Order: sequence, then C-alpha cells, then structure tokens
Amino acid sequence: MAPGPTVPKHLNFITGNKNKLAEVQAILEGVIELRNQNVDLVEIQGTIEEVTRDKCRRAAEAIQGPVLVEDTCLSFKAMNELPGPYIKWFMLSLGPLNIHKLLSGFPDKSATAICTFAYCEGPGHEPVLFQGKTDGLLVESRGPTVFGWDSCFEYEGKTYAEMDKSEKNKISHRGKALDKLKEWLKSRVDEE
Ligand SMILES: O=c1[nH]c(=O)c2ncn([C@@H]3O[C@H](COP(=O)(O)OP(=O)(O)OP(=O)(O)O)[C@@H](O)[C@H]3O)c2[nH]1
Ligand SMILES: [Mg+2]
Repeated sequence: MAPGPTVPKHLNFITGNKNKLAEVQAILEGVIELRNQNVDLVEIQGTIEEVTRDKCRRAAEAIQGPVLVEDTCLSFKAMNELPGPYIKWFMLSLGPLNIHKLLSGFPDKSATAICTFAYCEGPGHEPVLFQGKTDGLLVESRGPTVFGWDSCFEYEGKTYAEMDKSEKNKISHRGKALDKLKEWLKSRVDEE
C-alpha cells in the first residue's frame, strides 16, 4: 500500500444528523462499511477547513480511533459567504420557510452548498480533507421540508427537496465530496 494513512474496513462516521448519515450510507454503499456514532462535538468558529479539521480531531479523541466527520456550509454571495459553517444556527432559528428572507434585501440570490469530509487515523494524526461544492440559488421553500435547507436551495430549476435522492446525490455538494473520498479510499482501505 502507498505510504500515508490507512483506513479500516469498518469506518466510524461521527454525526448526529440522520439525514446526512442516510445520504452518506447510500453514496458509499459497496465501497466501505460505515458505522455511526453520535458524539456531541464542539464546533469552533473559523474557516470551513479549520472547523472541519478541529471537529475531526475532537471526534478521534472522543472515540480513540479512526473517524470520518463531515461539515456542511451554506454560503451566500451577497453576504460575503456567510453564514457558511454557521448555517445550522440560522436554520434552527428561522426554519425552512423563512431562511430565504435573509437575502430579501439583496438582488443576488447566489448560494453555494459546500461539504467537507475529514478522515483522521486516530488521536494525534493530521486529518485529510475532501470537499465538494454546488452552486445554486436561495429560494422560497418548495418541496418537502424534511432535511435542513433542501427545500430552499435551487439547482438548475429544481430545489434539492424536489429531486429524488439519487438525483440529488449525483449533483450535490455531498456527492461531489464523496466522489473524491471514494477515489482516495480505493488505495487506502486496510484489507487485513
Ligand atoms: O437541506 C440540507 N441539505 C443538505 O444536504 C444538508 N447537509 C447539512 N444540512 C444542514 O446544514 C447544517 C450543517 O451543520 P453541520 O454540518 O454541523 O451538521 P449537524 O450539526 O446537523 O451534524 P453533525 O455536525 O453532527 O455531522 C445543519 O443544519 C444540517 O441539517 C443540510 N441541509
Ligand atoms: Mg454539527
């Protein structure tokens, strides 16, 4: 095997978000077996990469072993890329029916969904990052309001919530990040 981090056959994906977990499981099916643990991790303030690296280090410390984590951002061009990693708190306060109002004073509704995965071999190891981005628009909610801001993020005329899952996974920020992770995993999974 090439030098660098190894990955166990059963990978611990640390997340408390059931919808995220379901998408990641669907996309990684047949590639690697995921195990999920919900560890309540502190999320710091900083750039997307700083937030994700720190989250990954904390997860590896918490379970004392190899971990995969993911952090999702939603950034608005008119707001100089905010809320970014802090979108969760805006969603919790405003909900899917009101989130579009954040841009009501701005003509530019451009939004970018960014997904950053981080893998870490264990405590003390440097996390490796895999990022995917999808450009779209922030719109009034259309479609089921099951997952976060899916009903408010429009890509080529449809909101994520109006797409079926396989359609979303093909073009989504998460799908693109996982394509990179899958490629990397091919040479890294420890078969022993
Ligand atoms: O409509 C959506 N489509 C998506 O594809 C998507 N992915 C994440 N989110 C939401 O964006 C925030 C990210 O925060 P986040 O990355 O810290 O996640 P989280 O705290 O829920 O879980 P985790 O940190 O335990 O993994 C949270 O409000 C998530 O619900 C999404 N909403
Ligand atoms: Mg979180």
